[in-house]
Amino acid sequence: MSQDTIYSKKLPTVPPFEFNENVAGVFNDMIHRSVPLYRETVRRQAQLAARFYKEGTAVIDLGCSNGNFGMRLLHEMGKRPLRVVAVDNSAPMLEIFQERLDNHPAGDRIELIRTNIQDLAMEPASVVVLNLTLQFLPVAERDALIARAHEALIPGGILLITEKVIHEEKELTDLQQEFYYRFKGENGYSNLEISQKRDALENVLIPETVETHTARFNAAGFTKVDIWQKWFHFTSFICLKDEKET
Ligand SMILES: Nc1ncnc2c1ncn2[C@@H]1O[C@H](C[S@+](CC[C@H]([NH3+])C(=O)[O-])CC(=O)[O-])[C@@H](O)[C@H]1O
Ligand SMILES: O=C(O)C(=O)Cc1ccccc1
Repeated sequence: MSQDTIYSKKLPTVPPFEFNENVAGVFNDMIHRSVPLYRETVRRQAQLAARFYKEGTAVIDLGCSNGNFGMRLLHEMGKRPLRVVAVDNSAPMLEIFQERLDNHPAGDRIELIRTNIQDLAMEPASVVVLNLTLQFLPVAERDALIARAHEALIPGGILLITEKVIHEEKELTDLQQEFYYRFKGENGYSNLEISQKRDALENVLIPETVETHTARFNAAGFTKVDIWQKWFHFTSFICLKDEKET
């Protein structure tokens, strides 16, 4: 996979960030250098998915990109039966995912669907994954999506969600940002790359606070919610649908 140099030269104007062919071509390099604990996040989510998966239901991966979670889940499940529905609206991302599946002996266990996740009719699921994707949806559409994920889950099922969050206290958001940009610098991004990417993501990636997310999970019906991993901005939640619910 090629190196992410998308923002390395000074651009006359920085266009809004999109998941186009250029981004898809360097996605693994970009995500590993831009998201702290990314490998750990995906690996642990795949283990959680394997732990909670029930035969006869689906794992639904919303915003699957090039398939890192799906490929890891195939590995975790081994010979156990599995059905995954993986959804993204970026054709170049799904092309790369499909190629990976075509080269895997159990690749037909994952069905790729190209659509907006807001338009997906969700089948009964024991696991819904929403990794670094809710943050790209218009804020007004987020409640409905989480409510539909809750509806699709069987009792005892889980929603796994990772988001870039901000803090209610500006001072602590500033600290998150300072250490995040330090992390990017340590991973070889220049100050120009960091600042042009920040401009590209303005009004595209809209982070919310832990409190806002938690209130939304509760409103959707999730009463059991935990943060199982947090690194400054980057927060991974597990939301458990109560066994007693229908
Ligand atoms: N409305 C939408 N409908 C469908 N897809 C969308 C939409 N909005 C954005 N996407 C898709 O959501 C993905 C977000 S990346 C997820 C990483 C992955 N989960 C991972 O764990 O590797 C996050 C990141 O790169 O920071 C992209 O592939 C978009 O095309
Ligand atoms: O928030 C940022 O500054 C990022 O770079 C996160 C990110 C990572 C990969 C694709 C889009 C955004």
